[in-house]
Amino acid sequence: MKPAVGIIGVGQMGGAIARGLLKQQPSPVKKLYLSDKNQECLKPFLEQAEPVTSELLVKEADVVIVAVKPHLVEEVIKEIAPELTGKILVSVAAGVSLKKIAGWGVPAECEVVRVMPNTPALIGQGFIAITPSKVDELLANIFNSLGEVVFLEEKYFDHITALSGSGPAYIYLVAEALIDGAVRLGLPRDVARKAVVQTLIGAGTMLKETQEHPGILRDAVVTPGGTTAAGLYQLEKQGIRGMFADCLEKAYERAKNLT
Ligand SMILES: NC(=O)C1=CN([C@@H]2O[C@H](COP(=O)(O)OP(=O)(O)OC[C@H]3O[C@@H](n4cnc5c(N)ncnc54)[C@H](O)[C@@H]3O)[C@@H](O)[C@H]2O)C=CC1
Ligand SMILES: O=C(O)[C@@H]1CCC=N1
Repeated sequence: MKPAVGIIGVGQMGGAIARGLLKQQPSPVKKLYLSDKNQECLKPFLEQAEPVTSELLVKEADVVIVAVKPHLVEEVIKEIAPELTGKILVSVAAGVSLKKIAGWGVPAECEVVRVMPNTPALIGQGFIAITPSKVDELLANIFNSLGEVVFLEEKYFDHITALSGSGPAYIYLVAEALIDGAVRLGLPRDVARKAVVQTLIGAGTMLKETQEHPGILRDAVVTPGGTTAAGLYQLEKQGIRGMFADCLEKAYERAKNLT
């Protein structure tokens, strides 16, 4: 039996989950309920999902996904907690621990899980970490339709938030920098964009399909004394590995101190 799913907070992430679920055929959910304080966020979904108040959503949904900003999660969960008996509560918020949520009046007969998705869930290409619970199979059925699912202990959630939760933003920045760099050399912008997008997709797909170490795949591109070696030398000299290590450390620390 497919579950009815409700999403409270249909912004960037809640909206991406909603779109991802609605795109999937056959649908992994019996019905999708959406609630947002900002009615504008619900407009794009009016034909395919039911916009409701959070109160009604919690009554109707088997799985309640809370996708509001981390500092608002407490207020939302305290409000819906009395109605959560027998339900599954999913929080996608960065930095909000299961221990904190347990202190907000959630009944013992409610299964609470954390999920860390990313925005490519919108097109079924997300990476979705889920804390293990009694409802792994049910949640895998829902979230598999949004991308690759891993079950991950909560102690790693700040790590995965910094890596894959935030990750699309790092990649978009790299893409923009490559496009702008190529335009600076004189390449038309539309060609530069196409080349960068397909190079990212190609390299990512090679990593996934070959299962090779990135260094092996990189070596295949690097002709001794050639162009790639000249380019990579600049990146290494300017500390690209350290930069990404620092980037992840800062994002991880931020996840720890977010609320
Ligand atoms: N944006 C991203 O790429 C990712 C975000 N997350 C998490 O998802 C959560 C949401 O983040 P975003 O979607 O980026 O924020 P957002 O600001 O785009 O969306 C939040 C939505 O919640 C609505 N909202 C606020 N209070 C509400 C209430 N009381 N009842 C109903 N709706 C309410 C807002 O109107 C807004 O549409 C955060 O906790 C964040 O940590 C997790 C992974 C990735
Ligand atoms: O930037 C943030 O805090 C959220 C969590 C992961 C992606 N966006």
